[in-house]
Amino acid sequence: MAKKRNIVVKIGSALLANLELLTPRYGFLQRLLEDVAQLRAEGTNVILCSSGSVALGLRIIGETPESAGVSDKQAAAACGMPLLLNAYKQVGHEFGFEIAQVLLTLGDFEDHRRFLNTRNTVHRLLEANVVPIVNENDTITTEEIRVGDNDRLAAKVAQMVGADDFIILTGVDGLYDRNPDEPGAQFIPEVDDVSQYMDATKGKSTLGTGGMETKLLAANMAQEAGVTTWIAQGEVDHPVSSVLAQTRRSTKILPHPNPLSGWDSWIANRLQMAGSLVISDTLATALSGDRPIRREDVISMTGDFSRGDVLHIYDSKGIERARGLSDFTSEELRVLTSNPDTQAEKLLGYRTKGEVIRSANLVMLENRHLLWDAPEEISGSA
Ligand SMILES: Nc1ncnc2c1ncn2[C@@H]1O[C@H](COP(=O)(O)OP(=O)(O)O)[C@@H](O)[C@H]1O
Ligand SMILES: N[C@@H](CCC(=O)OP(=O)(O)O)C(=O)O
Repeated sequence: MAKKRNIVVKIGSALLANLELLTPRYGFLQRLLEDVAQLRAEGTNVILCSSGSVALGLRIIGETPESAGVSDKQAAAACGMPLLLNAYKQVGHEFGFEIAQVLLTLGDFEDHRRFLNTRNTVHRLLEANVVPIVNENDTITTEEIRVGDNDRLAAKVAQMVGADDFIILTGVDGLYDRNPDEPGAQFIPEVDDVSQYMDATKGKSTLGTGGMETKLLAANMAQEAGVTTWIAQGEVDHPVSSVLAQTRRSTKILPHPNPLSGWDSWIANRLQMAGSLVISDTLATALSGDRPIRREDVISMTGDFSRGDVLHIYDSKGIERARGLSDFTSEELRVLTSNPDTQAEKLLGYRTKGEVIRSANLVMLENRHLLWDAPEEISGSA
């Protein structure tokens, strides 16, 4: 049987919540879910990643988008989530389908066991013909364990399910070369290298969280996983299918021609950094996915990491070259690198080849991958 087309649709807060009343915008939901029903009838799996819980809960806790602080937003999310899902449920039933709530946090993507478990659940929902509605579990997430915006959360979902298309519906019709409120802003119909536009994306709407910046970061993750991203205005009839049919204006962000495998994509497309290594420039130049990083290659390291955490690999100038999964804890690696002449087995008490990152767990960063700035200890010492 042919594989069904999978699409992930991300919906921004301003489309779901009325800015003045902070109530659900049923007219928008009706247009969206009518379109979703049609796409489903044509054989497409649709996963929605919906914002709106904070905006819809603000009134209940007596706050406004302008006045709310972090704990207000966490409380507002708890109040708004049932309203948001109830609105989806009601309208979904009008169009003959069931919806399900999937609340995630950063660890559900970054911990591989939890990643697989979440993916299984989403696939099971699709198998049961239910539309998953994903959002971040804002109420319980603190700064260290949150994704922080639904653009990147949705990109992680797109990567997780191997989506064909990732559609970001928002209040503007796509990417401009500067904030569209500025005079002379030019529309960008197609993007290959998102790094060219990162400086042009400051500012966001009153209800929005990440603005265009997080949309481009999200699109970059999708590119690496071979997913096409579309950024489009949501306020139209058939908001999703008209983008896919290209019958209206939107910004298309092209997938990488050689996308990473699922495993490599999980390693490379991180949101959190466990630690980093600096390797010699000679090795950095020769580094390829076929060669492991050994203890003797490590010049310095930062961070407290565990076995299985992903590390960022920098050269001595602080340029990120690769990412890889560590076979040692930071404590073990410190012992190994400070005693280079003593056998690893003697130092650690178990047999090991001394490979810090095995070649199968090392991903070279392609030219168009957005790089991470080196931590100060590295960039400062270069
Ligand atoms: N270069 C740009 N192109 C388009 N929009 C931009 C750009 N820079 C900033 N923006 C702002 O980003 C907003 C979309 O982000 P945001 O408000 O967070 O939406 P959402 O709530 O849908 O995630 C636009 O309404 C616009 O004001
Ligand atoms: N998780 C939050 C939304 C966070 C977010 O990214 O908002 P937006 O920029 O409007 O997509 C909520 O449900 O309100």
